[in-house]
Amino acid sequence: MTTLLELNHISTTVNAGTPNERTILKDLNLTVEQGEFITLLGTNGAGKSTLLNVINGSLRPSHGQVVVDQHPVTKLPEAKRAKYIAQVFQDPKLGTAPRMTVAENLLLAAKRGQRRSLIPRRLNAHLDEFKQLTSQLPNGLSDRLTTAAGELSGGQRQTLSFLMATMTKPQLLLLDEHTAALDPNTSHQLMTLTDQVVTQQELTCIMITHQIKDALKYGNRIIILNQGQIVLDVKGTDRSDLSEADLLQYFEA
Ligand SMILES: Nc1ncnc2c1ncn2[C@@H]1O[C@H](COP(=O)(O)OP(=O)(O)OP(=O)(O)O)[C@@H](O)[C@H]1O
Repeated sequence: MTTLLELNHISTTVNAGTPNERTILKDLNLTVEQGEFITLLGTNGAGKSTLLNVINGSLRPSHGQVVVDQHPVTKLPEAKRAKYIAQVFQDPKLGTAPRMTVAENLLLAAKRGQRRSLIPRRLNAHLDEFKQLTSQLPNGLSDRLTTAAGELSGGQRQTLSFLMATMTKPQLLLLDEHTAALDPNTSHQLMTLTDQVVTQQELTCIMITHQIKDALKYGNRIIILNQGQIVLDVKGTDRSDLSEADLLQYFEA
């Protein structure tokens, strides 16, 4: 087993020194091995998104260290961590450029880290490849390659965000309730696609969900966060033995 992510003694305090000072994550430690697909549960306000923000670099922890693939990244800004980490958010509007077409968005994602001036000339060369890439996907995305991303339905746009996040095989994929804003059918389709991609490409993934059924059905490790601390962390046979009732106990008042 190779360790991909280490969080060592992470604490995050917001509004420090004011009457609204509040510690969200409290001396949190977590080690994630390569290929783990973690489903992350917890009540509203438990600190799940804050945890992903500390990992993706949009929030600097007050204490502690973040290590990705043996690189200490605690002080590395979000843009530089994009080399290792991709994220899909709950809001379909995040993660895609609304005025660019689907194909242009895909090209941007495919060329992550390269000079943007190279992009327009090469777009046509990639159209067939993008058609093929999207042909198996739900929501008819392959017929919308020349449509501006801002004109897509929420489900199409979220499928595009997911594809953009995964097409260059990130070392770590973060999913923050990425199917929560979609209708039940579209949400199920994107969840099925997520499971296929993460499993087949053996991606390391942390997925926040409020759906206990999904937390049990997908992934190979379950973590529950409560008031900024990990209160359950199970994998292997212990995880297989868990029932919905076992997990629900953590949500009782
Ligand atoms: N920058 C901030 N300033 C002040 N409070 C914050 C900040 N960021 C988060 N919080 C608070 O910290 C707590 C944890 O927020 P977070 O979004 O991480 O929770 P969550 O577990 O993702 O919740 P949800 O399930 O509702 O999305 C919440 O009470 C939130 O209001």
